[in-house]
Amino acid sequence: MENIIQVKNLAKIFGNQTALENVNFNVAKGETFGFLGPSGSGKTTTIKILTGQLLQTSGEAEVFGVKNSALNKGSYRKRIGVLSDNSGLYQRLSIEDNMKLYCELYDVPKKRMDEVLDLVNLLEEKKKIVSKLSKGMTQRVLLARTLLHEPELLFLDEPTSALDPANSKQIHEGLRRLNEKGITIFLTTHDMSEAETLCNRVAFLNKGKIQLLDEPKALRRKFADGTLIVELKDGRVVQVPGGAEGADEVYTYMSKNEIASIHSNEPTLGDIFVEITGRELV
Ligand SMILES: Nc1ncnc2c1ncn2[C@@H]1O[C@H](COP(=O)(O)OP(=O)(O)OP(=O)(O)O)[C@@H](O)[C@H]1O
Repeated sequence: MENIIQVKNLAKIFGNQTALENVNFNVAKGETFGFLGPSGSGKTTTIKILTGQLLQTSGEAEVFGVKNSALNKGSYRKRIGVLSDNSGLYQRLSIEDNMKLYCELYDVPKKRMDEVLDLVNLLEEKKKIVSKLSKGMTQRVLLARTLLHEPELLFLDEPTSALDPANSKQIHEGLRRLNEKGITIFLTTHDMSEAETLCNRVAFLNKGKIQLLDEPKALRRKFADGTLIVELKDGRVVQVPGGAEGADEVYTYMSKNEIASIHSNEPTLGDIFVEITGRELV
């Protein structure tokens, strides 16, 4: 699988503050890669380095096989979209008029506007004035703007951090559709359920270092305690040991046709993060 991002021994030091230390990872083409960590762990610094806005102190970062220091050339910039929290939308204009302005700025045909508004479910709302939009809608306009020039690689810095669950869900649906179209997504978040629903792989970042990197499912299995959760038809939930020890108990429930569901007792990504780092993801 072709790697779109390759990072080797990356470090960033601001004055006497180490923001990133010995960071290593690759992101494959078409992957949604989650970079998870609490505030101050180095997520935004990583995005800035990978998009050529900031240079590392040491180590290597390549995007599309090109060193990050060379990414400012127009041909590479066009292949990248970055969604961060600096809005840049004209508050008194409609969604449509904002998008038209950006079409001109990016030299993109105006018909592309309707395609991206449709992708984020805003086509019907395009006459609305930006200052009257909810936070979730504004975030979707920003995502649409990021997509105008058809980037192959998207960097999303906490795309749903200020949103309620319903609005987050709409953004998630939009991101899934983008990923189905083959767009590679690098996503930072401190929302573990977001990572779990969207990401093929996640890296846990703590104090500038990657502590774990794997598929969410593999991490949950790895950290499972080996017990089983049996949900019974009468609503009771019992935890039984795995292996031969629990087999008799499970057999008893089964023979009486009492079992509604049975699954391994796996921790959430949030539980694993706390176990590994000793801190919550806030
Ligand atoms: N320009 C800068 N000058 C000095 N220190 C900085 C600078 N930018 C970031 N830092 C420091 O580097 C560390 C990592 O910051 P960064 O913004 O990458 O974290 P983050 O994980 O994105 O946090 P958040 O979730 O709050 O956005 C922090 O300790 C921060 O104070």
